[in-house]
Amino acid sequence: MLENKSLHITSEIGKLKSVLLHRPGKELENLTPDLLERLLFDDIPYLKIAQEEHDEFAKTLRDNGVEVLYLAELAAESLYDEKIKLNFVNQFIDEANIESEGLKEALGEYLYTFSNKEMVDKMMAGIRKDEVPKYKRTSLSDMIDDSYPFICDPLPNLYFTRDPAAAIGNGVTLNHMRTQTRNRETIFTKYIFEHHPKFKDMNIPFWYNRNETTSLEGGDELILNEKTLAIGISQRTDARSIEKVSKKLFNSNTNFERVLAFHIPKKRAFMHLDTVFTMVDYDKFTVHPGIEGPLTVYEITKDEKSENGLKVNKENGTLEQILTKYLNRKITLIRCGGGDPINAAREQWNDGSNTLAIAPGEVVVYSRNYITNELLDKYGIKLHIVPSCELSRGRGGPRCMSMPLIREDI
Ligand SMILES: NC(=[NH2+])NCCC[C@H](N)C(=O)O
Repeated sequence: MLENKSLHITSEIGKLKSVLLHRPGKELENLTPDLLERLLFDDIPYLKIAQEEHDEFAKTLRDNGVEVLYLAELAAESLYDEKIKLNFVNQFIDEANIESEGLKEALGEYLYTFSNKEMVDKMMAGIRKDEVPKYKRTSLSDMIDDSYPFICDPLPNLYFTRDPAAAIGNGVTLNHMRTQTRNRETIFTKYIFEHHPKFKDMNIPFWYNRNETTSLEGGDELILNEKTLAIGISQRTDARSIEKVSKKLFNSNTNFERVLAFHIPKKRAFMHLDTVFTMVDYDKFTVHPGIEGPLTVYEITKDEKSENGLKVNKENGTLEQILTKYLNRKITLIRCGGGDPINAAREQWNDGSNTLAIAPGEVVVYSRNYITNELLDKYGIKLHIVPSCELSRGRGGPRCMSMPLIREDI
């Protein structure tokens, strides 16, 4: 499906044709209570069930005509050339936070003993000190660090493929993530979009790059229509990054002419814009009641006369007023948990307002958010319900677990 085409995303809801997923792997089994907070997890999922749930998610997509591509496979297939592979391995090691040169070398040698796919899986899973044969504790710091089991930490958030990169129009934002643990994920995405045979001849424009210094995460990037993008100024995304993306987009061959920057609270329950609202139909959104406002939204448009090429217009209003104005139609907000304070808080925590639209009015949702799901059904939204006992422990839902590559225009 991707063959001979370009990336194409001009909405949140157009019929989904092709998507990038990551099947959770050993990285989840390398989580321990001590690591959870730093690695942005709240609990340790049971891998076997998490994989079964994820397979069900992928099957739901395939059964509905979506091409499913997997991150680890694409990453391995991107290393067909020795030079590309060497650069990739070096970059991975450079960013793994290893001080000692000897250790870096030992790790490099160890990685080269595997096939490309096994090597990528290892990099994702995390590598323990005791599995690297030439690892010797000679420096003071290595001796002192001894109780820490890993040379490179696991990357448990990889199954949230939405965040490290996001397709917008025919390009991608290759993101600079807020935290080191997630920034390491973007190395895989970089090599895929730059080198994988499916992508390398597409000349994909990068609207953002991982070597930027301010952060931007895909969960904050919502494509309201072919002209309008919403981006959260959030716990994960800086206002400065939004200016940079806006400038790139306004000077591109896409139709984007407006970015709405939503200022949302910097707290974990609101971590990204897509944890508090997602689009389910032309005129319907599911929302966390806490985001209904009044809100402050900054409308960014192109202005050749201004110093940085942008004009910013500050707006106050409720979410409904703002969406009605910019989408130019009457909007219905469907409240997570029906708006009941307890049900809303619980279901939103389990990503009840994080739906993945596979067509207008048709979404993938987690089974556990049954109150929100009943409500969506009442509003005429077609639901594809996927199991969610283990996947939800990573604090991300169907939208977070998918990076759409091609959607039909609406
Ligand atoms: N687009 C999203 N809402 N992604 C959710 C990511 C969850 C992940 N544990 C993190 O904290 O980064």
